Amino acid sequence: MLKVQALTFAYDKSPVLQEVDFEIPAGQQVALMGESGCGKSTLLRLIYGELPFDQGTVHWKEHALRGPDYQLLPGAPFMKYLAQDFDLMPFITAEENIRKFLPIHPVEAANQKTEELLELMELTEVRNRKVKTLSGGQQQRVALARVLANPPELLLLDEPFSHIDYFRRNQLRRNLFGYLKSEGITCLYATHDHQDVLPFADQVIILKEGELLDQRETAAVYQQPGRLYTASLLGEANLIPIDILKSYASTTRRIVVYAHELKASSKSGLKVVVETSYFMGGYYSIKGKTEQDTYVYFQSETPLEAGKEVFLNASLETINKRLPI
Ligand SMILES: Nc1ncnc2c1ncn2[C@@H]1O[C@H](COP(=O)(O)OP(=O)(O)OP(=O)(O)O)[C@@H](O)[C@H]1O
Repeated sequence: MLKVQALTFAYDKSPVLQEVDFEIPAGQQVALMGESGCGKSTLLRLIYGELPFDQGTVHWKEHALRGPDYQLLPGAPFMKYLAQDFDLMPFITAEENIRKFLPIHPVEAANQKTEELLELMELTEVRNRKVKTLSGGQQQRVALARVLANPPELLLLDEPFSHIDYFRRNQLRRNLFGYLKSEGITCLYATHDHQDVLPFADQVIILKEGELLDQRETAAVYQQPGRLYTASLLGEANLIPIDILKSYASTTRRIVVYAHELKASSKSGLKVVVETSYFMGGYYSIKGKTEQDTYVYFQSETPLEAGKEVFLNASLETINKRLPI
């Protein structure tokens, strides 16, 4: 288990992380989400031992993980960290970069492991190219293969697919997270992309301005996000007054409703005037303006004309499962 307790850190005077506490059971994949600058990379670097922490403790199983004041080099034999820069060896090939990190194996086993990792990260076509000639996305795939060459118990990844094109991303996500699960590797990964999270993360940790707001199973965080901030990290979300969606409700409180949960009709509900229809492939994302001059996003199978008045509703099931805010 990874156990982080009361972790507090500042680069200068103002704190970047404050009293962060969480635990990750061994073998789980946990996504770390939050707006840009909330402290995700800093948290990963602290756990890895790159930064000295002012307060708190970090343990992996029975090992206390400490900062640079206590050890010459960051990290530990059981952990790996892949930062946003990949730190590859540019003048040797993709394959050699991976091979250099394999544990000592008989040649046959080393060859087999190299093939497995090249295939996993879809690198067979570029295996003989020097890394300096590879694109950013290809280099990121080499870096991912390299951290798996000598499998760690604990893997820290900072935006692992940020340079990888959408064409490959889905398959690579399935490959990577499937591999981590099958090998029992515990992984904490920072990401902005909910598609890295919803199908693969056992749990989600939400950070805001250096504070841990939430840590629960992924489906629970998605279904009961509790805050617009959390919901907006996981999808297109709105905050809608309950008494407008459910006319007999006597409350001024609001609930989170995802864009796909709103249905447009021509009768009752939340009145909006359509501003823009965005083509999204399988549907249109519609931006509408309420009578209070706030914006609401919902989906439609067809584009809606700007200026058209529609009424939005959510199902009772959706309304009842959300906690009012
Ligand atoms: N070396 C540094 N010195 C001073 N401040 C820093 C340093 N690195 C990061 N910060 C600040 O610390 C805060 C947290 O940064 P961090 O990189 O951890 O955020 P993040 O959540 O990973 O952001 P992003 O999603 O954009 O990568 C930010 O305000 C950032 O400007």
